[in-house]
Amino acid sequence: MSDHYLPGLEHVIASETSISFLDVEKEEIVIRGYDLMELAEQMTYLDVVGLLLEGELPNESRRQAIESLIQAVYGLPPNVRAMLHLMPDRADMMDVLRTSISALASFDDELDDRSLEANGRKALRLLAKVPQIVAYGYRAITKQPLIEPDPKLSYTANFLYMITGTIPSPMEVAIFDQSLIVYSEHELPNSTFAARVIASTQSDIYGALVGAVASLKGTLHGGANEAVMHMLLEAGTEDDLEALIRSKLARKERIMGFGHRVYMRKPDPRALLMKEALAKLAPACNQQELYDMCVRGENVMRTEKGLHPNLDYYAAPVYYLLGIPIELFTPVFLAARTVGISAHVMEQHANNRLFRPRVHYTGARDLHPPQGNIVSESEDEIV
Ligand SMILES: CC(=O)SCCNC(=O)CCNC(=O)[C@H](O)C(C)(C)COP(=O)(O)OP(=O)(O)OC[C@H]1O[C@@H](n2cnc3c(N)ncnc32)[C@H](O)[C@@H]1OP(=O)(O)O
Ligand SMILES: O=C([O-])CC(=O)C(=O)O
Repeated sequence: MSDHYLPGLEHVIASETSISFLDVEKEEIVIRGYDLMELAEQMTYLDVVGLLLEGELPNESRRQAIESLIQAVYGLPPNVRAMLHLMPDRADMMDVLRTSISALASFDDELDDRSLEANGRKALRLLAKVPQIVAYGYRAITKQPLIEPDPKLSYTANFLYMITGTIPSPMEVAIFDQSLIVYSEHELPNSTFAARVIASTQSDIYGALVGAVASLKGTLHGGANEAVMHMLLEAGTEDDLEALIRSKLARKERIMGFGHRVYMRKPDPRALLMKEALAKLAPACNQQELYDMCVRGENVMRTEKGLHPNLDYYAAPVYYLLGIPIELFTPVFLAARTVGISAHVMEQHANNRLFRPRVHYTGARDLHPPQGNIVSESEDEIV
């Protein structure tokens, strides 16, 4: 047994996969052989769904078939809808998501079928229902009417429409679609690892996704996009953001949206793409100041800490300008990542070995319980 302990499993190869790989040297995120940035610039989210779940980019008719399969299973069981209305209005939306996905499992007739085909069908059902939980959950706890999907709208347009209640413009749909692509899959982050660990016991895809939701909620992972937006709003102006970042750094606080376990000293290519999206969206929304503020923050962090923004830093202001409530930034990330996590669960189930690592034990040894405290079995009294 190797006694080599790496805290946080840094650099440890924990899995084999043909789904994706972060090639940090070449600054490329490889998704089943394709560069994620090229996919984001040239394809749609549903193309990437096909690629991740079926192993190859779908042609036009397959892409349409995937969209129809998803549309056919839109809708939440009435009990799950009712449950959303029972959540307290202070509920964190990631907790709402975790609870609702868990509840959905019991309504799936194929829950215990772990074949590739059944898992693929369940993944499509989750892709239909998770965005609805995100949108309905928020509307239920904020006492707003739920918005049913519009069959005339695309998958991506519908997702945004169910959240905001406004039919998005083509530019908004294109930017939101790009954000879903860049969030769709990213090798083995904490949440995907959690899902694979759960799946490796032969547990089901819903349970694995529930575990991933719990992981993604944390601010060191998906929760960072919401924290970024709170920081930008707290600052309000370029100068105040610079002052806020400097004061946080002086107090040795972490600045959300910067740094990354794998990239750390290199740029996250996805952040660059979202920065371009923000550059288009901000002037169109009369919010150039928001873009300038983000760029100033980026520059301060590069100079002061040598750290680059990660995806969450630029996705946050993009979602804000798309009219998405801040409480939904991390749930939207999870909805986009549902496909990547599903692909990993399918791969784990198809070629499984139970995850069960060992520890580097730092506790005491050779202690013994004190004599004279032993319960006598026959007399049931202390002897
Ligand atoms: C889509 C995503 O989920 S991307 C990640 C989103 N999360 C965030 O944006 C949260 C902010 N970032 C961080 O906390 C970290 O960079 C993480 C959690 C992402 C990666 O952490 P790790 O790989 O464990 O690196 P670690 O925490 O050891 O940091 C290394 C050094 O960089 C510093 N550092 C890392 N990130 C930051 C940051 N955001 N702000 C300030 N300092 C930072 C640490 O203080 C540490 O400095 P030290 O060596 O002087 O103590
Ligand atoms: O890869 C990671 O550790 C976190 C991340 O950027 C993601 O999940 O998109």
